[in-house]
Amino acid sequence: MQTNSLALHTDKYQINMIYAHWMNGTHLRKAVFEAYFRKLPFGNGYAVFAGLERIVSYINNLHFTEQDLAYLAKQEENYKPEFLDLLRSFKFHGSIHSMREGALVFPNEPLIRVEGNIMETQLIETAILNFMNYQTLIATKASRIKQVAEQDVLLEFGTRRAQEADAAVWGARASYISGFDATSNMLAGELFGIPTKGTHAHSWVQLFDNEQEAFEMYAKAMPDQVTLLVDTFDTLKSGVPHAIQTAKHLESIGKRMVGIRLDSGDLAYLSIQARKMLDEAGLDYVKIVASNDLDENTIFNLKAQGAKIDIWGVGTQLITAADQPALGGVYKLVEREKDGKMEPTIKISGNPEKVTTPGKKEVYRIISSGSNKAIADYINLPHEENPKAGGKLKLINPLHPYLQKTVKHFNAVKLLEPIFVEGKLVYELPTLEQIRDYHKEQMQLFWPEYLRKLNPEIYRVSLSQETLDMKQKLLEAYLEPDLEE
Ligand SMILES: Nc1ncnc2c1ncn2[C@@H]1O[C@H](COP(=O)(O)OP(=O)(O)OP(=O)(O)O)[C@@H](O)[C@H]1O
Ligand SMILES: O=P(O)(O)OC[C@H]1O[C@H](OP(=O)(O)OP(=O)(O)O)[C@H](O)[C@@H]1O
Ligand SMILES: O=C(O)c1cccnc1
Repeated sequence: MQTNSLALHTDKYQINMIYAHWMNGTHLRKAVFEAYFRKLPFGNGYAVFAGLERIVSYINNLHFTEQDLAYLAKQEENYKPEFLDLLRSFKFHGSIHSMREGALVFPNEPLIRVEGNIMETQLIETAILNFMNYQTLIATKASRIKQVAEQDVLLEFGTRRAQEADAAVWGARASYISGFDATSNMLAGELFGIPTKGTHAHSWVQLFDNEQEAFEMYAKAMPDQVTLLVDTFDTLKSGVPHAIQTAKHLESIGKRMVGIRLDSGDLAYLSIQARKMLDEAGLDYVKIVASNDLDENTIFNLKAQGAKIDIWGVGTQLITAADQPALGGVYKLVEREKDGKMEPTIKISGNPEKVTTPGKKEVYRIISSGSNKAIADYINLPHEENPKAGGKLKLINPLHPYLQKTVKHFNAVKLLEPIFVEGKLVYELPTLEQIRDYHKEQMQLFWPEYLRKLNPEIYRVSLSQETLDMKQKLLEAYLEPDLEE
């Protein structure tokens, strides 16, 4: 069964709720939802927002095909044919605001805001979270790896171990946003223009009777792009000497070998020895590539051990976000229409961190005018005055409001950009290179203490006094009946 439609890429409960609203006559009431996460992944100090491009294409193409409708007609919920007729002409007519891809983002701030009727805002929850959660997770993991690799070249090698095709392709793109230099995935290269790189596998060597012959044949086929995998039999006794011989042969025809790849054993020791052997043979230009279950911790350790590795191939640990395979982003209702008017709504929980912040909100990045570094993110309600450059701003910790700080001399940058306005795409999608550059700028906006990989400082996300007051008021309104018992 083939399908290009993503309208049913949603949870059944969304369709059930939409149906029940339709039966009730409430499906066209207005609603505002916000997507955010509560906890940063990997113990990191920030996340890298990604997924918007996929969301835009999903919204643009969102419609129910006859195949989708026929499938819905078969459900045991017995959706009425008139409901299916309504879905037949469905289009997203709502508005979406979002962070830009590549932005550094933090817990409990809206990353995406969706406004529209209940039907359209509810339907898209699942897909939006699916795209945002995965791509943001991988971009964040990639950013941690980029921080330790610094100026070394990073290659994304994960496709074979990724959770299926979409994860491989969009994961490659997310990694590129955060500073990876290339991917091995050719489809990601074709779709997004990401540079592609490849060496060869052990099978190439095993298919020949001897390693030297394997290397020579490979070099003959593509003399300008030769990187040889040297660990099939014995890295230092056979692989590196054979690679040196091939490099010498290439020199004799005026070519330079690109590199060798180490894929097993003690990568620190082997890279140091291999570097020595290459240098002694006059091949200081030949790069050393390493792979084998690498992540930010192994790379950090290998560098601390003085490993002579120029290029890191990173697969499984990155593409599966192995140490934390999900970002727990949520999509919560913050305003609803009642009697023709919008009103804030709250979700209460015994866990204070899970109580939602009611009302449609804006997010500002407060940047010190002296240092040009970010001080905090500030959340307020759209009708409130924008934080003004030159003014004073009180930053209140939302969970512990007695923790406050007043800042002066700052600039405030509004972070949520209009993407769709009443169904119309108003956002010009940036190129992937522009997204990468924006991400680089974002990294420079933060002091290193927020960026470090281990035990980073917690960046402040503050609520305006009015937002806090409204939250308190709604909390009290809901809690009052219990108090009277
Ligand atoms: N010097 C080192 N310091 C820290 N970690 C290392 C060092 N050298 C290699 N590693 C890492 O240790 C792990 C080694 O895994 P493993 O024992 O499976 O590899 P191997 O001995 O090369 O065997 P295989 O051939 O099955 O890959 C990998 O994650 C690798 O990146
Ligand atoms: O280790 P990762 O970070 O996941 O990087 C990708 C791995 O995929 C390949 O191994 P594989 O054993 O699949 O194939 P090979 O025969 O080419 O080594 C490659 O040699 C890397 O080790
Ligand atoms: O090109 C490579 O060396 C490569 C590609 C994918 C996975 N492992 C290695």
